[in-house]
Amino acid sequence: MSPKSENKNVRIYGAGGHSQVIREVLEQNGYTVTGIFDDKPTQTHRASKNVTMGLRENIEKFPHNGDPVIIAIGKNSERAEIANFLKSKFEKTIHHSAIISPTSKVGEGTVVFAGAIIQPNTVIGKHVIINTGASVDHDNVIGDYAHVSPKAALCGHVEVGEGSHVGVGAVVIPKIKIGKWCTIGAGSVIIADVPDYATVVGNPGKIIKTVKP
Ligand SMILES: CC(=O)SCCNC(=O)CCNC(=O)[C@H](O)C(C)(C)COP(=O)(O)OP(=O)(O)OC[C@H]1O[C@@H](n2cnc3c(N)ncnc32)[C@H](O)[C@@H]1OP(=O)(O)O
Repeated sequence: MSPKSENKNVRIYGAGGHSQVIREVLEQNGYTVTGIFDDKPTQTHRASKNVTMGLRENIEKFPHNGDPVIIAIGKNSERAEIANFLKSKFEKTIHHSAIISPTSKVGEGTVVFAGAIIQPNTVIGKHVIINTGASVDHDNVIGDYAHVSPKAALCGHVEVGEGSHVGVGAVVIPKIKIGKWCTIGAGSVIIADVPDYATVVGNPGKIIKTVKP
């Protein structure tokens, strides 16, 4: 699948490390970045220079109309908060090396990075991150604001709830249901369903805490 799109403008909300990856994918796909916003630009990261204050606390002043936006914030809860604040249109972007089945769907605001694979009949929600080299197999359902980290592997018929973070290199066996706003630790092996808000680590994965926001 080629996501190439010519002569389109886009704005980015977020100006850190994740933002620079998104910017590269957008530019490779032929987009022009017309603005970068951040609530607290650090000015220390190179992606954090020459940005406009995001004004998340002043909804009236933000230029909601105009070019569509991609939210480039890695923290799932913050990405959700900004998505609810913005009245703008959202763009999605897919690296040219990602492989996405034509029978799968990718929601608005979602980013799919280099080398990721999304197999048939999978539904990816809004403002999701499918990170570098992640493998999301057939018949998965990935909720809004989730993040599947680099090299994580989700087998067939896996569900990942809204806002959940699957850590780098984690493995999830078939038909597992991960609840909402969960954290799956780096390298964990998930062989049982995970309840909402749980943090699970290890092989086999064990719950170490449950934090309801
Ligand atoms: C491009 C990018 O960078 S994408 C970013 C992707 N990011 C990630 O994948 C990060 C994933 N995060 C982790 O794995 C973290 O360790 C978390 C979120 C699971 C836990 O973090 P915290 O809540 O701060 O827990 P903390 O570090 O205090 O550890 C608690 C216990 O769990 C253990 N633990 C933490 N993470 C793991 C892990 N991944 N696997 C096994 N055990 C772990 C710790 O050793 C500790 O054990 P102890 O109590 O016996 O000493």
